[in-house]
Order: sequence, then structure tokens, then C-alpha cells
Amino acid sequence: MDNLLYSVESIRAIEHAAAAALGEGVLMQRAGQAAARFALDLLGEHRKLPVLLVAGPGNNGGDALETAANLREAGVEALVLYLPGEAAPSAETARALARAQASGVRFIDALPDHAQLGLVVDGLFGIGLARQLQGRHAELALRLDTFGCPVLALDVPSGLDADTGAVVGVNDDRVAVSATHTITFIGDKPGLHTCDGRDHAGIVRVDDLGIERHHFVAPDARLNAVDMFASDLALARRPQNTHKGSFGDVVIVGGAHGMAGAPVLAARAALLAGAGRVFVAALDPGLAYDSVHPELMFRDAVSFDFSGRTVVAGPGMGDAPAARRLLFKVIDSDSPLVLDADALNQLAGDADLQGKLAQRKAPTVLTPHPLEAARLLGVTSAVVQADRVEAARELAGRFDATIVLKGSGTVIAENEANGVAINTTGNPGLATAGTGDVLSGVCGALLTQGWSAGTAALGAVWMHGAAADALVEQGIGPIGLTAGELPGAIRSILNRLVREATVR
Ligand SMILES: NC(=O)C1=CN([C@@H]2O[C@H](COP(=O)(O)OP(=O)(O)OC[C@H]3O[C@@H](n4cnc5c(N)ncnc54)[C@H](OP(=O)(O)O)[C@@H]3O)[C@@H](O)[C@H]2O)[C@@H](O)CC1
Ligand SMILES: Nc1ncnc2c1ncn2[C@@H]1O[C@H](COP(=O)(O)OP(=O)(O)O)[C@@H](O)[C@H]1O
Ligand SMILES: [K+]
Repeated sequence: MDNLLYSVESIRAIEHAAAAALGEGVLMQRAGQAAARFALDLLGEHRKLPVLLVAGPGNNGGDALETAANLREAGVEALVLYLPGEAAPSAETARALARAQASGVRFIDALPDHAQLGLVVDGLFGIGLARQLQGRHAELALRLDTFGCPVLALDVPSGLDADTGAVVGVNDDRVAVSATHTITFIGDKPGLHTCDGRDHAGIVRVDDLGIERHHFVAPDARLNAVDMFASDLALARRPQNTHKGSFGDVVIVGGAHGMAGAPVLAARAALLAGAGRVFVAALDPGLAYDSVHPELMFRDAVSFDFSGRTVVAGPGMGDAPAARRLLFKVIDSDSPLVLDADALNQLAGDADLQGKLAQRKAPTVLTPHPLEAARLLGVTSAVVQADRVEAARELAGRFDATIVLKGSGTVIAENEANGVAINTTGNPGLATAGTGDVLSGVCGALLTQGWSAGTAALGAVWMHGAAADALVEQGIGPIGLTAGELPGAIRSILNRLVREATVR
């Protein structure tokens, strides 16, 4: 259950059903108890230090008031900055306010200056956030992380859209609270894990408030996890009586003049992720040899026979007419196909290619970064980033393919109901040239070893991110991590996961 994600609309439906069964105010009380428990964990040995809680006008503020009362009753000094709205609070928030007042929490009018605090709790806005934070709310959001202590957001960091992970607003001065931790209620939410979400939410803990499962609706998405591609991991164990032909061929199509690095990176990644044979079908005939991996075979792209081979098209492909002709040929083939980089840019402007793509029956994975996705959708990258989940869904539907929308919290979308996952591995060390080429090569390698488009995308993205995390753990990055260091780390992870998934 822990990797399920719910939209705000779904959370409201669950909340409605549960509240009708439990009675008014029970969920808020439970939220306040769960948050206080987490706050005490975070305080650890610093229980003598005061906790600052900011409470907004809605029920998120009610949660903060409940939390404050619970902390006070646990002997912690609680300072509450309560900012009521113009409208009267809900009945449960009014009760939480009365409870906080009776419990002896200290109400303050402004943030304390130079105070030593044990924890800051953000209960300004949750899923009821309706517009960009402004004025005092914006000022507060910017200051909550300046006390040198952890910041715990209740439900959602205030200012962040729980569905999309974008900071709400249109202009450059939009702001949201930057929390170190978030306790999110009822179910986990997509916006905590993609776009700006990872920066603002920190470590996410989910508390279902004890709501019985039958009140839950179907999840809207999932967090990518090993169990989502475990079926193919288990099948990847290698029998003894095999040969290189048993594990498929990958051919990287790209490498126009002056762009040799991209296909070589993709090819090395495909090799180390287990493809039996890897070719580079290069547009530039001068590209002939990789001294690091002489196992790679270089061929002329135009005369290459793609049949029976998995194709990764795009790395360093350029936009020359010859590249377009090749692309048409591979899209028209029945080879499993990964389209990346320049292949996606060509596709974006070419209705004939798009028509051919729509007719494909073989597994097809598209791996756009936000700008490539924007070109495919005919919008700006800002529009894509404003709702990454929706953009990936839209592309999956439009091209009838598996979509990997890259970036922090990569979104993997398949053209099926509920077929959206958000990846949790990876870090900004990946924000360096060539890492996307590595991802496309890994995806090709998994496809050619018989994985489905969906599991190949989920597995490749998960391992690619986990490899970057492992390298950072070893001090190799995030600053200065290079794409070329990823394939070796991915190989280790793939072998470990296959070992762990294999039941003997
Ligand atoms: N109900 C339940 O059973 C449970 C609910 N739970 C908790 O409740 C939270 C949802 O509560 P909620 O619906 O009251 O919304 P919330 O996020 O507090 O904000 C709405 C208020 O803010 C205002 N407002 C909005 N944007 C604004 C802005 N930019 N700037 C200024 N004002 C703005 C808006 O007023 P408006 O001005 O838009 O009329 C309204 O007053 C949820 O996240 C969870 O924490 C849990 O206890 C579990 C059980
Ligand atoms: N800040 C980040 N956090 C997590 N992953 C990232 C981040 N920045 C980039 N990545 C990942 O790195 C890869 C970059 O791919 P791409 O943009 O195509 O780069 P290139 O074309 O240079 O290879 C993608 O897999 C993307 O998800
Ligand atoms: K909040």
C-alpha cells in the first residue's frame, strides 16, 4: 500500500467517506496526534527547546492547533502563530483552537527573532491552497527554514500544489515552504515527489489516520518501486546453457558528425545492462571504435539491418534528412524501440513520423526531458513542468507508447488506466550531459532481454537513479558525477536485484 498516490480530489472523497463514518473532528484529532508523534521523534533530545507552529485559516491550521495542544500536553513549549482568515473557521478548527488555548500553548503575533527552536511546524495551507502565497503568507513561507532546526510540513508544504508538485503561482516570486520533513495525511500525494516537490517536502511520512481500506478510492498513480518490475527481474536470472544470442541485440542509431559521445554512452550502458551484442549504427562513417569498450560494434547506419534487434534511436542523431529517413525506417520496423533526444525533436515536427509511430505494434518507449516533451505536445516546457503527470499521460495517450518524462521525480506513463508512476531514486548529480543517453541505453538493454515496455521503463529509470544515489554515497557526486560512471553502477544494481528477486 505504501507506494500509492492520490490526487486531491481522491483524498477529498476518502476524507468525506471516512468523516461520515467517524464523525466530525475525529480525523483532525488523529492528524494532530500523528503530527505530534512525528514532531517528538524529530525533536529527539531537544524536547526542552520550544516548537514554533504556524497555523493558517483552514483545516490545515486546525491540524497545527491540534498538534500544538498535543505537544504542550507532552511537556513541550509550543509557540503558535495563528493567522485566521476573514471567514469563520470550520467547526473542527474552532474546537482545535479552543483546545490549544486551554492547553497552555503560547500564542504569538510574529515570528520570534533569534530564537533557538527545536522544530518549526508548517500548518499554513494544505490541500485547500487556492492561489499563490502573497504578503504575510509568502514572507512566512520564506522564513520558516531560517531557524537552523528541522521544518515539519503538515500534509503538504504550504505553497506547493499537492497534485503537480509545482509551487503555485505564475510569476517568478511564487514561494512555498521548504520543509525537511512532511507528514502527509490519508494517502501520499504525487506533488510531494516530482517537480519542486522533492525540494519542498523533504522526507515524506504517510499517516492514513486509521481510515479503513474500504473508504479508499483507486489510486491515481504510484511511486516507482522494485516490486513494480520484479516479475522481469526474476526472469532475468541466466540459465547455464545460453549464449550471446540469448540476450538480444541493441543497436544505437545516432552519432552524426561531431556527436559521437552520445551514442557511445548509450551503447556502453546497453552493454553493461546485459544486452548480448551492442551495435552503434552511426550516421558519421568516421565513428568506428570505442577504446574503453572494444566490444561495441560500429556499423554504417544507412545500410544496417535492424530486423530482430532492439533499436535506441536519437543519441547524437542530429536533424539532417538522412537522420529523418533512418528514423522513418526504424519506426516503421517491428523492432522494440526507444526514442530519445534528436529522434524526439524530429518526431515533434513531423506528422508522417507521428502517423507511423501510432501504427506500431512492437514495444515503444519515448524518453523526453521537459523541453522535448513540450515540443511533442506543442506547448512550452513551463506548461509541461506545471503538471508533469498530466503531460506524461497526455503523451502516452497521444503516441500510444510508454513515456518517460525525465527530471526530478521522473514520471513514467503507460497508456492504460492508472498506469502512471513517479520515480523516487536519483539526485541532481544526474543533471549533467549524457546521463539521458545512458538511460536510453539501459532501457534498450532491458527491452532486448525481453522486458515489456512498461517494466523496462520502470526498471531502467529506477536503477539509473539508484546508481546515481550509490555513487553520491561513495562521494562521487553530486558535484562532478559523470554520465560515464553510471553504467558500472547500474550493472551492480541490476545483478543485485536479479539475485534478490530469484527464488531458488
Ligand atoms: N477535513 C478533514 O476531514 C481533514 C482535513 N485535514 C487537513 O485539512 C487540510 C485541508 O483543509 P482545508 O480544506 O480547510 O484547506 P487548507 O489547506 O487549510 O486551506 C484553505 C484555507 O485557506 C484559504 N486559502 C487558500 N489558499 C490561500 C492563499 N493562497 N492565501 C490565503 N488564503 C488561502 C482558504 O480560504 P479562501 O480565502 O480561499 O476562501 C481557506 O480558508 C488538509 O490539507 C489537512 O491538513 C486533516 O485534518 C485530515 C482531515
Ligand atoms: N535534478 C535531478 N534529479 C534527478 N534526476 C535528474 C535531475 N536532473 C537530471 N536528472 C536525470 O538525468 C537524466 C538527464 O537526461 P537528459 O536531460 O536527456 O540529458 P542528456 O541529454 O544530457 O543525456 C534524466 O534521466 C533525468 O531524469
Ligand atoms: K502545510
